[in-house]
Amino acid sequence: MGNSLLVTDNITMQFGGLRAVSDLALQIAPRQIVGLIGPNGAGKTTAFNMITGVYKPTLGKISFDGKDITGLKPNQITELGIARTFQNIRLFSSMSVLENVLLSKHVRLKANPLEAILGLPRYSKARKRHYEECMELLDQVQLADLADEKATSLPYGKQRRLEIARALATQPQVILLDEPAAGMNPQESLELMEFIAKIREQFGLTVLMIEHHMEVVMGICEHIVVLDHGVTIAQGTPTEIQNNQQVIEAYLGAVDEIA
Ligand SMILES: Nc1ncnc2c1ncn2[C@@H]1O[C@H](COP(=O)(O)OP(=O)(O)OP(=O)(O)O)[C@@H](O)[C@H]1O
Repeated sequence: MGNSLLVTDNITMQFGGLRAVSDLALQIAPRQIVGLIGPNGAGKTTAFNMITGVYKPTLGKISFDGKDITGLKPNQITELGIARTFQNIRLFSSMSVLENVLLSKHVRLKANPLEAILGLPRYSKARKRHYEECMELLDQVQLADLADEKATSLPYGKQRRLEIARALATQPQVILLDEPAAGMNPQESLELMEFIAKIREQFGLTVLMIEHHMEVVMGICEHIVVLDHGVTIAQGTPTEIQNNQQVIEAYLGAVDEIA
């Protein structure tokens, strides 16, 4: 636990009579890629919602970089360095690719409102720097040539990449990806895996991802956590998970589905 960047210390989320997540204990090391899997309704998104401050856990504690972040607001958690993407792409449809990234980057714009209203030089300078940083980010994720295109006119795979770029614009240490390969064909999934591996290196990121595509999870995650009805039924390496009888029975159904 000493070397962990993100720790959930037995977090539980109770919705009325439903215990959506029970005693989830994650210990994620810096730069690790961890997969959170399980059947529909297992509690994966609820876990993300607790980590990102959408819900306060009913029980348990969340620490990030040694600090207790339990119960902080989503914007405070983003500012501390945890970003996320969503299951359904949430881009601003009327805005360009660049504008979508600029909007996320705003979290890091250090200027007081008066400077902004008056358009004082310090604010203009900060805005210019932000513009340059966003263009550089788009270049790093190979979307720079599409900067002025309408975000929603991009092919699906690139919209997903833009979503990740928006999360990266907040300069996170940890990124939570909610089903990044949803709706992708095998070729797009492969490219996504390469992309995630690349940004982990480039940005020194720690990644926690929910994913149903087993080839993506098994191909990229170093550690996998399996939830079923809110309960953690297994944790381990891809090989350990693939060979875990309880996982096979509860979730995967048949061994050849994950081969
Ligand atoms: N705000 C809420 N109020 C009440 N119940 C909720 C709420 N959010 C989630 N749930 C319930 O908690 C359980 C876990 O849901 P959750 O969305 O976390 O599962 P999941 O593993 O992400 O599923 P999926 O793979 O389908 O996205 C479900 O039974 C869901 O209906």
